[in-house]
Amino acid sequence: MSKTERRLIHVAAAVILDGDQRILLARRPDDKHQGGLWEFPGGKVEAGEPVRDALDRELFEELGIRVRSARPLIQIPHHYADKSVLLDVFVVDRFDGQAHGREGQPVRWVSAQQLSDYSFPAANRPIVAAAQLPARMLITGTATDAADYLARTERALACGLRWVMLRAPELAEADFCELYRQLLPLCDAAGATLGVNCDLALANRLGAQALHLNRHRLAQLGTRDAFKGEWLSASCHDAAELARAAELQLDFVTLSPVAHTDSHPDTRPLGWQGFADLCGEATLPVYALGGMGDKDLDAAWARGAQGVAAISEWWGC
Ligand SMILES: Nc1nc2c([nH]c(=O)n2[C@H]2C[C@H](O)[C@@H](COP(=O)(O)OP(=O)(O)OP(=O)(O)O)O2)c(=O)[nH]1
Ligand SMILES: [Mg+2]
Repeated sequence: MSKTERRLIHVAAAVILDGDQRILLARRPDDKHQGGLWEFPGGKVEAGEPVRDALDRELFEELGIRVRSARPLIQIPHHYADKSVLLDVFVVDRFDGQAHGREGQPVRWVSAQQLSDYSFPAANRPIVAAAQLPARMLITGTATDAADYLARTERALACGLRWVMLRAPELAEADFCELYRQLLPLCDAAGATLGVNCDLALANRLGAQALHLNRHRLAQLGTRDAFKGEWLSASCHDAAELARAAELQLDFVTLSPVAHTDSHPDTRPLGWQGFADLCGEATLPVYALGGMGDKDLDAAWARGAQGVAAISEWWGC
């Protein structure tokens, strides 16, 4: 039997958050599969058991906590040499009890940033990215001048946005660079990440932390190492582009258009069903894009999305 034909072992796991947005990690016992590595607590779903029940049961058995609120984060199928798993990961943001290693396993609360310092099983790469990424992503729209760009970005940061993707194809390169330099301290002060949507060479020259590729730049990219920053993502519209993004080990993608949007009036929307079908096959965090806003977050999560990305919703808020 080939690896991909093997039965997937369904596993429920949790990114558990405390009031300070720290995340709970546990260390797998040395004698277990993937032993000695750190994990998001959880375990195998039993035959006939709903996955949410399995999550609640495992977190009580392993940590002694009772889940009060959970939402889907990401689903990752992964084929190890010796077994295949489907990691069904939830965010648990409210629970009762004091989490402790009931099976003698070391546990630790860490910040989202500190996750990068820990060794996880190979399947966890996109899960770690999902745990570090926000649910809402702002893509900048048009503005009358630099001052207007700054004012609109400041308002979005005040609305709680923590990821700003600077997209300004109408600007000359020198103006784009100047705007990036002016936006950076604003975003830093708010603890937000500032990314750019531009060509690779320019992003590297700017020392950008995050680069978002359009479909043409995704098609041209040879290797993700060509980008010197930390986060590399792309705009996808179909299964082939999603596969390409996964192959290049990008950190996340946007998938669009989900709904009708004035910025692309002639493109046929995927609809939620089309989005869910494509997202279900993806092995990296996916943002729903196109006519999206805060009101769509629950619908996006229910269909496997990381969250929503938008211009209009927060560019005038
Ligand atoms: N819980 C968890 N499992 C993970 C992660 N990453 C990863 O590859 N796995 C794999 C390791 C295991 O093959 C499987 C989870 O099984 P498990 O050993 O936790 O199962 P369990 O809690 O039911 O334990 P047991 O009854 O089999 O002893 O998923 C992760 O982040 N969390
Ligand atoms: Mg377990």
